[in-house]
Amino acid sequence: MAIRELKVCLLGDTGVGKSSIVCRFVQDHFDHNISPTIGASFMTKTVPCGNELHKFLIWDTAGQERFHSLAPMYYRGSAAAVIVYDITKQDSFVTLKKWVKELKEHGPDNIVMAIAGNKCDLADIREVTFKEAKEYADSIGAIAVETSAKNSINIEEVFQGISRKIPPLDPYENGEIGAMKLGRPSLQSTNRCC
Ligand SMILES: Nc1nc2c(ncn2[C@@H]2O[C@H](COP(=O)(O)OP(=O)(O)OP(=O)(O)O)[C@@H](O)[C@H]2O)c(=O)[nH]1
Repeated sequence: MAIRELKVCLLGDTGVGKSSIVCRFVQDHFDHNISPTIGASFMTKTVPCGNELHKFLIWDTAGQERFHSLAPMYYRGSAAAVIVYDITKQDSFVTLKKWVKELKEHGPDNIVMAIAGNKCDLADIREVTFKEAKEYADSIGAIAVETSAKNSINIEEVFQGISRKIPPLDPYENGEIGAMKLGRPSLQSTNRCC
């Protein structure tokens, strides 16, 4: 089974739950007292996707404004970005739109974008409706999911959604049809990983 390494970055306001989402996805753990990220942190997780294994190389960026200038290092070469907002904070949705704009202007072509409305366990104090987020996501061709890192809701689904949007490797390029590769004119690989 072919293993593909897919660089994924998480972007969004401070406190929206980026590290908590990564922690839940990779370690199935939630920490109420998690500290704000300094710079960025890195984790990996490998999941099956059809005939492939997707090894996510996950860069969790710091949301504090003073770290904003570091972000290009992490979204550069990324196959996907998970842009997170807090459903109880309209401001964090405004910040999300700024990240999308920056990715469109300076991010990799064809980067897969997933919009995660985190803290959906706090729906009784929500400020952003799912309808608003979904309409925005549709307008930019992104996946839209509401998540709760705390209650483990839709965390796997964010990454499964990304996996589904990553085009499969060219079977000629990854050796699955090696015998036919010999007589085949060269094709560009569709692999968009880092
Ligand atoms: N209720 C609830 N709280 C959450 C959830 N996810 C994270 N939190 C809390 O929100 C706070 C911030 O979480 P972090 O994961 O550190 O947020 P972050 O986006 O990584 O923040 P920065 O590192 O500063 O960018 C912490 O107190 C978490 O416990 C969630 O799904 N529900």
